[in-house]
Amino acid sequence: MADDGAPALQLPLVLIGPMGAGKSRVGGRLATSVGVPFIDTDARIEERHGPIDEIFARDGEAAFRAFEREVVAEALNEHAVVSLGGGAVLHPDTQADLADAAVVWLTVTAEAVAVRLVGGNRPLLAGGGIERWKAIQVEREPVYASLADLEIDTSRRSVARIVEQITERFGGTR
Ligand SMILES: Nc1ncnc2c1ncn2[C@@H]1O[C@H](COP(=O)(O)OP(=O)(O)O)[C@@H](O)[C@H]1O
Ligand SMILES: O=C(O)C1=C[C@@H](OP(=O)(O)O)[C@@H](O)[C@H](O)C1
Ligand SMILES: [Mg+2]
Repeated sequence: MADDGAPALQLPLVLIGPMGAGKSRVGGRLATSVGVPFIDTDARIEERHGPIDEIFARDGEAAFRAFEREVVAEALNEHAVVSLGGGAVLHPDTQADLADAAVVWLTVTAEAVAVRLVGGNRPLLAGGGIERWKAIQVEREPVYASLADLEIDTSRRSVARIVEQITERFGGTR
């Protein structure tokens, strides 16, 4: 962390990308490494509304997206590393908010992500597996691309190396 009082990273620094790209894991490691707060928007939604799969089952996806937008809007006003859920960028207001943030798009190939999704609890993939993941990824890719300041393929990169690349690009004073 910078010792002159300035944050060691441009903030908010926001991680976007498909399910399993590593947004939550990399965001946590990055925040710890530079000594700034970390917000995982899915974790915040779960604190308020319970497990994500239960929200989907009980209230439906539209309700989840409304909860998500509320949490994302708050998080983007904080000086923190913020890891979004994969679909958060679909909200037009979030797209507008991200114009002012440092945005890192984590990508991953279908081959590499398959093993990462095993045992996960992602309602959008329930019963659809990797084919469903690919279809969602193809549909959202243009949105991720339009918002990103930096793109990092995580398929064959360690979390430590990804953190290093983000810090190299967005480190320093604001
Ligand atoms: N660079 C990486 N290399 C290998 N495995 C990773 C990497 N980044 C994350 N993972 C693993 O992939 C899984 C999904 O990561 P997660 O951070 O939850 O992704 P996301 O938040 O983008 O859905 C976790 O088990 C995590 O430990
Ligand atoms: O892509 C999506 O629409 C979703 C991604 C998930 O987060 P991760 O991308 O962190 O897995 C979570 O928000 C929810 O299951 C919906
Ligand atoms: Mg996540």
